[in-house]
Amino acid sequence: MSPQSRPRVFVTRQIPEKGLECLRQVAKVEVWPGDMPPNRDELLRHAEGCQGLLTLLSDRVDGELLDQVGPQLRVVCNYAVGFNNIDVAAAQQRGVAVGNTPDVLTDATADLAVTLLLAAARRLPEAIDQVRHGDWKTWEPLGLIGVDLTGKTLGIIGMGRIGLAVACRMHAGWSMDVLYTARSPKPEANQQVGGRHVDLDTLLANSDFISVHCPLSDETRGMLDAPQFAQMRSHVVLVNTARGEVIDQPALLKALTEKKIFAAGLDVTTPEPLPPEHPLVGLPQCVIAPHIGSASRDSREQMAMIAANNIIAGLNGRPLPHAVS
Ligand SMILES: NC(=O)C1=CN([C@@H]2O[C@H](COP(=O)(O)OP(=O)(O)OC[C@H]3O[C@@H](n4cnc5c(N)ncnc54)[C@H](OP(=O)(O)O)[C@@H]3O)[C@@H](O)[C@H]2O)C=CC1
Ligand SMILES: O=CC(=O)O
Repeated sequence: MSPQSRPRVFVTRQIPEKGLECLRQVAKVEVWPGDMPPNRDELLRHAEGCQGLLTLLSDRVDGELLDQVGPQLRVVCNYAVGFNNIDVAAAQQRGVAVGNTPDVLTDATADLAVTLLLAAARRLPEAIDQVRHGDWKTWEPLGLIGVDLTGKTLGIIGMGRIGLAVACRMHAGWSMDVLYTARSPKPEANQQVGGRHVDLDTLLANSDFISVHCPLSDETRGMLDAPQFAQMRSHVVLVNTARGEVIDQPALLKALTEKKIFAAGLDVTTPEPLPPEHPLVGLPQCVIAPHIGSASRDSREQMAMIAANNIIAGLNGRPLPHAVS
């Protein structure tokens, strides 16, 4: 195929070169050069006329964008497993296939959830700040007391790939009992960690640690709000590596400041980035990371390859290896 007749693909951010090389074998690839995402106008302009789009979570893919790109568009792939930024129904109505990059980021994201859980439970940011600011005066019998982990109960909200990987780590490493919610029971969770499928109220009332791993949907938006915080144990450590909007953030702030729960570890917030002056940022019992769940070298390279293969399949009218519906 001559370079002129190749399909056009717009990639909305620099991704690992391996994936781009693969795409360049079959398509004319434009990569957005900025450090910041394209704004809406830039996205609409650069996507127009393309057959393929490789998008990120910050790119809203809706009917307006799909219409502007044009009827030649065949495939959109998110460089992420979550795809709440994409109106999948609108894409399907227009015959556009939608893909994502699951599995290869499961371990990295689970590792980060465990890191946040441990850091929040053992007050690591406060401890590090003491050392950095010269406030470490002596070994204190009553200083920086955290919560214990071994043999406690872990509640997983959304027992999918990442939820199970977190449960396996905490069950094997800290002998935790596991409760979980999901719309349907997951036999593998019972087999691998003795996980018990319960309703949300039971999970909230009986967990010492809660980790959120469900996708953002109409059903899960604001799922943890004031009534749910009221049911949690006062020593609970809450971790969220799913999406910020699953938790009502003002309710979380209130629960933390009023010490209704012990601590939180967040990789996701509303909005992202969270402004540095936001009250959650200054709270010592809230550990916040800048959405780095999948940020390990292997994960990001493999995500790039999966995304490229999804796009190539879509351009060729084949089923995507990793399609969402
Ligand atoms: N921080 C980061 O960088 C990253 C964040 N993520 C986030 O993590 C999420 C999970 O990823 P992954 O584990 O691969 O996805 P999976 O699809 O494997 O797991 C999601 C689980 O959530 C469950 N679920 C869906 N709806 C509900 C609901 N209403 N209540 C309770 N559980 C529900 C599903 O089970 P069922 O259908 O039976 O309900 C499923 O088991 C992604 O959607 C993404 O938002 C992912 C990767 C990196
Ligand atoms: O948030 C990241 C994802 O892969 O989803």
